[in-house]
Amino acid sequence: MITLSGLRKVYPARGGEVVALDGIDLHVERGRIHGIVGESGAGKSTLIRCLTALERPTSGSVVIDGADLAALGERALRAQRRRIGMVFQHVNLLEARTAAENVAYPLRVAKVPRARQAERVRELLELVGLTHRADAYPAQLSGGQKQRVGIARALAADPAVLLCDEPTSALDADTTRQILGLIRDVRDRLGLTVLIITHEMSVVREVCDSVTLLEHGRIAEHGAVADVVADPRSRLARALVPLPPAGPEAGTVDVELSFGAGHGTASVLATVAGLGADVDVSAGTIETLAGDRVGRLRLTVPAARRAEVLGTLHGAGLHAEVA
Ligand SMILES: Nc1ncnc2c1ncn2[C@@H]1O[C@H](COP(=O)(O)OP(=O)(O)OP(=O)(O)O)[C@@H](O)[C@H]1O
Repeated sequence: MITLSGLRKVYPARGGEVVALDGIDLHVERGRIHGIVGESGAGKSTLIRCLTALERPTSGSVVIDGADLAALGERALRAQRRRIGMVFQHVNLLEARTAAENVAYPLRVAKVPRARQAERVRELLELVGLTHRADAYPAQLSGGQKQRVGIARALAADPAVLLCDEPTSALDADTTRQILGLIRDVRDRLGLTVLIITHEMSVVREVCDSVTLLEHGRIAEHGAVADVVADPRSRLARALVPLPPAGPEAGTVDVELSFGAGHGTASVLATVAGLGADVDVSAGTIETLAGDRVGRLRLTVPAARRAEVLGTLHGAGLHAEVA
């Protein structure tokens, strides 16, 4: 479980200061996968550094797995860091060591007895599907396999939390899907809490239960993925479930309709069909995100029926507004 309260980080800068994080409140439940998205400079790296205690917050608190990082002494902090596994974009494996030796490395540092090390490395390589490559050197592994070694290494000390910093940015689409599948799988098996920093909406769509949009060090949007998509004002929704661009035809208005968990697709479509033959669906996207069916539709509505159509859609509990 991760809880950030009033997290603020200010860096001194020439001629003033840079507020990198400006009062972040965030709670990620145990066993959830949470995505943090935001443009370059939004504060994502600073957030990761505060979560790993590489950076001390200017104010506010970071609580990971029940421990307030600011309240820990050096020794306790080192122990707590082991409760946090890190997965990076560039895996940084020891080139002269095999996959198995790379996974064993944090266990050696933690002075785990040799026999237990070997057993644990076997378990971890099996978990990430790399038993057959245990003796391969990094140069002999594909990008996806290297990332699997990176994930196994991050899990070696049995962490409660996995922080992933752009874990798939260096990978192609197929390998990305496999690595995200693996992250979901280890979350399911080990009950980990996972935070993924990413600039890829596909990562959020594929694997996240909830998402935060950071902007200038603040939370601009936040929520369960299905709820964010169902919010017609959400910019994240437009990025997550995009509709093709269009302009309204003369005498009509475009009404955008979004729905999330709790609305069956068939009942939404039945409501739309009930609006009458002069209301057309000009674009639509329906997907399953975080296990919920979510969707957005663009309707072409005669301008004269605008208020009545919006009234009917709202009456059916749907989010709808003129685009
Ligand atoms: N050590 C530092 N000293 C001064 N300013 C910093 C420092 N680290 C980050 N900043 C500033 O804090 C703000 C947030 O930076 P941060 O690196 O956290 O953003 P980011 O979202 O990770 O960006 P990117 O995706 O490009 O890595 C930026 O304005 C950056 O210039």
